[in-house]
Amino acid sequence: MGKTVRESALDVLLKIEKNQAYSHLLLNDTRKKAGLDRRDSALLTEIVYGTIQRKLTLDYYLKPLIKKDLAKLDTWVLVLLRLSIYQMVYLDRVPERAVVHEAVTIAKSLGHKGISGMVNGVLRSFQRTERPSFDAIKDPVERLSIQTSHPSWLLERWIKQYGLEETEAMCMENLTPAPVSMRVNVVKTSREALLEKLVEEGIEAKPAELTEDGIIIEKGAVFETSAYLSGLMTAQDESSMLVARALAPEKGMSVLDTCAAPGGKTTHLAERMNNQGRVLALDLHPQKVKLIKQQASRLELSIIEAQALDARKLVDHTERYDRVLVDAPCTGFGVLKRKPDIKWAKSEKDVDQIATIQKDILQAASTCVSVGGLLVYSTCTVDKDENEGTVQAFLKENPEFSLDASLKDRLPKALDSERFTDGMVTVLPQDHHSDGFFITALKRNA
Ligand SMILES: C[S@@+](CC[C@H](N)C(=O)[O-])C[C@H]1O[C@@H](n2cnc3c(N)ncnc32)[C@H](O)[C@@H]1O
Repeated sequence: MGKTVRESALDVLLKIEKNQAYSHLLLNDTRKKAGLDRRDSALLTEIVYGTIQRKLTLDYYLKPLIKKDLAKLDTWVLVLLRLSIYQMVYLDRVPERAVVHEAVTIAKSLGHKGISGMVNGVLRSFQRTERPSFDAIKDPVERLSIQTSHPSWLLERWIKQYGLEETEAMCMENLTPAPVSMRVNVVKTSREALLEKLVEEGIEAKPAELTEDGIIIEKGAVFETSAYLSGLMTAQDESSMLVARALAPEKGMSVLDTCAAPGGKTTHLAERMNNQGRVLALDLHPQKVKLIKQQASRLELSIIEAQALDARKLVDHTERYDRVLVDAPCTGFGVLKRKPDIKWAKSEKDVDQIATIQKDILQAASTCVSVGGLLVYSTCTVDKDENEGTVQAFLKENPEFSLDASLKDRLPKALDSERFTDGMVTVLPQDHHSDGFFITALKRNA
């Protein structure tokens, strides 16, 4: 017999806890192996992501119920307790009795009798007793950290960079579900025609507010529709959709996308060029280059050529391009809503390391920009060292580039003017419920 949803959730969470493996890859693998149907797959995803997302809050609830230090518990016992409490607090549709029963059954099959008794006792006490209040935590950073489950070091960085109010709003927003947004393939259809087709296929969808090519899916299995399978759309967050507009590629231009996999922005660029011109898409990892090719083929975008290359080697590349995009590898602190494991996997050291790589990629990519051409640097992080810091360091070394203040005219009016500084813009997750994102446009003048 295959594993139950909760057994599978425990397996995935333990692997993430021990190996810092990526949750979405593990989840895909587990879903397939356990043969879960759509409903159970959704429950598995919810339990896994929810337990990761709320880790510090769950531990705060557990602490008064456990005699020893939480860190001294066997990891599997702690994770089993966390995922059970997560369901009891946040999932209305699962009866608490069933949660306790299943946790005890799992504990029996994995441990000795004493442990299943302890799990039973802790969960039953949790049902009976009032949850501890966050007001009892005096230190405001610690309170925000536990209430919204973000590591304190990250909050301290954000508070320094954005102030307490924005940080609180960002943390609260990170706990809300991420919208399912799709980008219309304008080479093949229009937003209106696609919306009509989706209604015919039983999908509830509406136009996105921020981006003109965007659609928000409200209900339905959109990836199984013939509209999706025939290449009329691509899954993409609305903030990501702003990047192609910032780069403003035109029909017939030559475009270089230096960090391109899985091809979300590459394909958007080709769509905006009406599939006329040339887009060279690079990525460090050959296995990821395949994903770019698959997307280009599904969307029938023939102008995309994909290759594996370390963008830092572009200094040796002789060709020049009208438009160059560096959608850089980053910590991903803007997408915690979708990938909560990032909060626990990354450290301050990672910010410094990744900022060095970003600077090197940006420097090498800049050598490929034609005079008069545009270079866009974007990330899905909100950390100012990776964003403004990287761009300012680049500008200091490269006086032939300047910030392109007309970036603002190319982006939707709905973006708050306060989020712009010259040719740079930051979208925070709380602004439009889309990913936290940073975009800069740089012009090569000589
Ligand atoms: C933010 S993701 C790109 C997302 C992509 N632009 C999209 O919209 O689908 C960053 C990518 O950079 C790639 N990467 C990391 N280091 C690189 C390097 N030195 N040269 C080229 N690509 C690199 C990673 O493999 C990853 O696919």
